Amino acid sequence: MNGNHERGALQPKVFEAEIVDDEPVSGDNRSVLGRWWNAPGAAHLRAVAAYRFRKLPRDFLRLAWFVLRGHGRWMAKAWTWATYGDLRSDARRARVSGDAEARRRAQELIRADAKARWGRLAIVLHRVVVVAAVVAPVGLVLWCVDSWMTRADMWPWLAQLLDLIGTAWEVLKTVASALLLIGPVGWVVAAAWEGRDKEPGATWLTRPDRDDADSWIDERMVSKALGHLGIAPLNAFFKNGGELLYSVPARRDGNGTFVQVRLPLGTTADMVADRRDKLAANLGRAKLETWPTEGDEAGVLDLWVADKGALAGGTGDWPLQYDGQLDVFDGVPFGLTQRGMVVNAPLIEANWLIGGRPGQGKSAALRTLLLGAALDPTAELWIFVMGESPDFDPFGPRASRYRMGMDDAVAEAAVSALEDLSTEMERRGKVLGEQPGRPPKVSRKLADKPGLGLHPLVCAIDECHELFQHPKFGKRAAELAVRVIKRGRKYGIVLLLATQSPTKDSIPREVTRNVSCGVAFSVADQIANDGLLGTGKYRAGIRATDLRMKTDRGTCVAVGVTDATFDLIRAFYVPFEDEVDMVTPVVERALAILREHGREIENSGRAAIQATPVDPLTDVAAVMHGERRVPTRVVLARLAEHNPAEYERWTFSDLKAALARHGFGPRKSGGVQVVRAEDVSAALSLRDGRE
Ligand SMILES: Nc1ncnc2c1ncn2[C@@H]1O[C@H](COP(=O)(O)OP(=O)(O)OP(=O)(O)O)[C@@H](O)[C@H]1O
Repeated sequence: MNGNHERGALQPKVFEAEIVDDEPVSGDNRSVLGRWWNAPGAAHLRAVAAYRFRKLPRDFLRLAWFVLRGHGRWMAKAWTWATYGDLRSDARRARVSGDAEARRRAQELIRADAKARWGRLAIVLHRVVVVAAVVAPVGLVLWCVDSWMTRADMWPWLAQLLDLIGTAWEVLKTVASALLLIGPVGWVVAAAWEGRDKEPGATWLTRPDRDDADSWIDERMVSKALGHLGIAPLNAFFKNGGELLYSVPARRDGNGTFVQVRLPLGTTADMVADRRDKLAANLGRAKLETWPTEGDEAGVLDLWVADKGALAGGTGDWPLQYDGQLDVFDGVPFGLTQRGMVVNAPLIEANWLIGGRPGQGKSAALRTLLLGAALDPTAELWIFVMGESPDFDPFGPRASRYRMGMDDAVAEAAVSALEDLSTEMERRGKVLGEQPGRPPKVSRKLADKPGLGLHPLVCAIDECHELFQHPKFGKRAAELAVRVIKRGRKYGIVLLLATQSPTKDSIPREVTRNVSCGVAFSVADQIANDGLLGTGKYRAGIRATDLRMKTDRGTCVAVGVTDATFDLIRAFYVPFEDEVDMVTPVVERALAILREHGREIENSGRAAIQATPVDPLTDVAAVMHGERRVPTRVVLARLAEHNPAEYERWTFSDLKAALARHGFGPRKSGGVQVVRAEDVSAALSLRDGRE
């Protein structure tokens, strides 16, 4: 049935084509006309022409109204110009607001403007008089000569000059008569242009470069859309003839339009954000294309509206997919903002928490960040996947530590990695302190010095909630992660966390509070939203709850990644699925770059032990602070402060054993155990002598 039906529908077309083909190709007018008449676009053209014809009287009236209104506007402008209307209104406003200084300035400006205007007029008049005074007598003499003498009797040059003047006069007359004909037409066109509708729909004529000419956003549209949200104070404001104040008028911002509005009394930005659906519908946009958020104050609305369909396209390839290496200090290309700009995501001095519902692109985003890090030959990678997932397998050869799985051994390895990061932080702190000028943080220059071990260290934990909720290791992991996040920043140590479950039970509060970059793919509720992006973000309209599962896969709301309050980012995707693996080639390239630079894969665990082995004797000497006798209790406290990772858990017996290795021990003095400075220095000189 269906097949027959489809065939039937096609028949007329086939028939037409046959007839046309059978016509002799002889330039027969009727056949050409017929062909044109039946051409696919012609029907549409005919319909448009007929429609415009029907609308002709209305269009004519409208045009007449434009001309009339144009004159009105000109008159208003002329009046404003002549009476300094704009400056006077400034002065009036200043008087109303009691700003005496502004009022004085405006009045001075009026006076200065008036003076300048009369001055200009005087100059023009003066020039006219001077020109007339020169030209008029010469003209009069020439006219008299031309009237009394024949050209043949004149000097030839005078006759030529008079001919020339005659020709110029004729040309002037012709041009003037043409202008008299064209002038009024031009005048009417200009008046119609001036009086044109400045509402959207007509103004597209002035902005032909815009793709979305039929749907662009301006203040009037925004006001209209806001006036139809059903917010009582806003409605009352508009009903009383109020006009919204646009602190930033509609302006092009990336692939969309941005406006900033001061809302009237009784209305806050979050009231508007709560009605985002309606606002989007009123503006003729999809919800995801409409972003009302709180500005600097609760009563200031920042509204960004994407061009129609601008967010639908893909991001294209990851910029480093096929070529190039990277400096993590410059950031990693992560995605495209709603404004269509590439986001260079910060890694150094940053920590990331990436979350969202399953299958929305968390692991892919984490992979992109790690791929970027891998392409920096100085960066060291540690990767822990707290679940059975091959998502990060390709990184195996490039990562110094890579563990994946559900079992306790992986959790234990992750905790011990966090312990090591904590120790490494202390070591790096010490190394930094020993550098000339005691730099406050690791710089590219310091990271490049091979002996120091201050290179970037990026540790990623996927499905981190599994670790933080682990019955045995969870508490310690949380403690350590918070420490690394708070203090690793300065030392080039970066923690990247990804999770499906960003609640307060699964991710420690201190982690969510302290990470600098929060990324939320589609999330289910306000709790998850604020868990990833920060408290109060949902209320402020920054909502990943509006991202749709599947449809908006790969799109996330990010806070802290750029300087903007938030960004809607379409993350780059480096495919890693059943049959396509574009991650491995990048990792292989990263390994080749390492070889090219003659570097090995860094391992800070080893470096820590090799670079600066802990030396208790030197440390004890350091904490004596030049005193002759220091109680062991004080020595232990100072040691713990000096290097907490090493000495925090030391007891009296640890200290005693360490000193015994150098042939001395604590002594009793005044009833307490003390360490004597002379014993320490004797042991040091003995050891140094032996060395
Ligand atoms: N940026 C992106 N652009 C396009 N598609 C993407 C993007 N990120 C992920 N995807 C698609 O989504 C799928 C799931 O991605 P991914 O494994 O990163 O999700 P996830 O959030 O980590 O899931 P899970 O929580 O189950 O680990 C990918 O296989 C890919 O097809």
